[in-house]
Amino acid sequence: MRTILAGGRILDPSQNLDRVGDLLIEDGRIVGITPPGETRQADEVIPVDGLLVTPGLIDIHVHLREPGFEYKEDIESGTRAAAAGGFTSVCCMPNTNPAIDSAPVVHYIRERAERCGLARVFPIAAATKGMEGGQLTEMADLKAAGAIAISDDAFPIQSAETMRRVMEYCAMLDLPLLTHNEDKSLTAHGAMNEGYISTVLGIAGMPRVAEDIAVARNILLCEYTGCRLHLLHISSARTVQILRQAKAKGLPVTGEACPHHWALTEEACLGYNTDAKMNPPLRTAQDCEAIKEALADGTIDCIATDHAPHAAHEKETEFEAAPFGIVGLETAFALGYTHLVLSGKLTLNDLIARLTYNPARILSIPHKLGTLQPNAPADVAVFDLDCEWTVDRTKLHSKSKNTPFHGATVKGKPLFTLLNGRKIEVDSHD
Ligand SMILES: NC(=O)N[C@@H](CC(=O)O)C(=O)O
Ligand SMILES: [Zn+2]
Repeated sequence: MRTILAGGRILDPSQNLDRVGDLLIEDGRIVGITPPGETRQADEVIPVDGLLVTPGLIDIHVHLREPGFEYKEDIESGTRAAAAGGFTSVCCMPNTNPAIDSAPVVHYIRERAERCGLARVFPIAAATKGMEGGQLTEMADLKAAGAIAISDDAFPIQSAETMRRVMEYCAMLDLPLLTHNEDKSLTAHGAMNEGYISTVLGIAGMPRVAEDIAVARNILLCEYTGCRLHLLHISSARTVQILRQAKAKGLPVTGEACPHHWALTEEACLGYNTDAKMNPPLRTAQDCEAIKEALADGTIDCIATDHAPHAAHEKETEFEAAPFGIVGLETAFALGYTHLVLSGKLTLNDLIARLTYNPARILSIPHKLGTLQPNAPADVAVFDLDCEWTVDRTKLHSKSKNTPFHGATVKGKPLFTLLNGRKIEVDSHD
C-alpha cells in the first residue's frame, strides 16, 4: 500500500527540513520525500498543496480520565480530540480511578487505545500507590507493562524523603520523572494566582513562590540522585530562571509550557470565570513573557497541553468549588502559531520541534516517533496555516467543553492526521 501526500510544505525539525515536495508512505512507514509530481505510482494520492505537513504532534501531558471518570472524557473521545488537534501521540496521566499504579491498568489503557485507533497512547504511571504520597509503586513492573514515565502530577509529592526515593528508583530504571511543582503548604485553599486580581475577587491565592520552591527542591534532589526530571506546566518567571541555571549546570532537567500559560493572564479569572481556573494558575503578563522567552531560547523544551476535561456541571459552580483544569488538545497548535510564531517570538520550525521531536526525546518515546525520517512510522499532521477560525466550545470533540478560549479568533488549523499511514479524519471545528 503506497500513499503520497502530494505537494505540501514538508517541515521536519529533526532533519532541519523545510521544503515543498511529495511525502511517500509505504505500508505505514515513511519512505522519503521527492520533488512535487515526480512519483506517480500510488494506491492513494492525498493532495496537500498550500498546506503544512509535519510529524504528528506529541503531547506528553494529557488527562484521558479513563478508567473511572468517563463522564469527563474517555480514551476514544480524548484521542479523537487529539487527532482533531494534530496529535498522533499522547501520554496520559495516572489520576484515574483506579489510578495508573498497577500493570493491569497500564495494559487496559494501551489495549483500549489500540482498539480506538485514533492516536497512540503512552500511559504515565503513578509514583506512589493511589497517588497518596506514601508507598511507592512497583515501577519496574509498570515499565515492563508499557508505562513511559512516572508522575503523581495532580497530587504533588510533598515529602522530600519520598521524592528522593522515587527519584532513586526512576534513576535506576531510567524512567523520566514528571513533577507538578507545588508546595501545598503555600497554596492551601488557594484557587488562583496570588496578586491584585485575587484580592479584588476576594479569592485565596496561590503564590508563584509555591511553584518556585518545589522546582528548586526537585532540581536539588535531581542533582543528588541523577534522576531524569521533567518539570510539568511551568507558569512562573522565577521557575524559568531556576531551570535555566540547572541546565547551565548540565543537570538532566527539562521543562514544558502549556498554551494557556503564555496566552492568558490571571485577568481571565475576572467575573469568576471557572474556565480560567487551572493548576498551576494563570499568572501575570511578565510570567507569560518569561515563558515565551524560554520557549524561544530552548530553556523550556516542549509544549504540552495539560488537557484536563471536566464536566459542565462541575465547572458551573462557585469559583473556589470548581475543579482545576481546562481542555487543550484542539486549540494548542493554533495558540502556538498565533501567539508564538505570528508574533515573531518563535520560528515555525521551533514551534514544531517543541511539539514533535523534543517531547519524543524527553520521554524516549519508542518507535522513532516525532520525525519524518525514512523508515519511521508514518505519523503525520497536516495544517492550514492561512485558516483563521473562531474557537467554538460546542464544536470540540472532547466530551468536556471547559475552555477559556471560546470565542477567540486564532490562525492555523489542524486538518487531519495520518497514524501509521492511515488517514484519521474527524469533523472540522467549523
Ligand atoms: N492541571 C489541572 O488544573 N488539573 C489537572 C490536575 C493537576 O495537574 O492538578 C486535572 O487532572 O484536572
Ligand atoms: Zn499538574
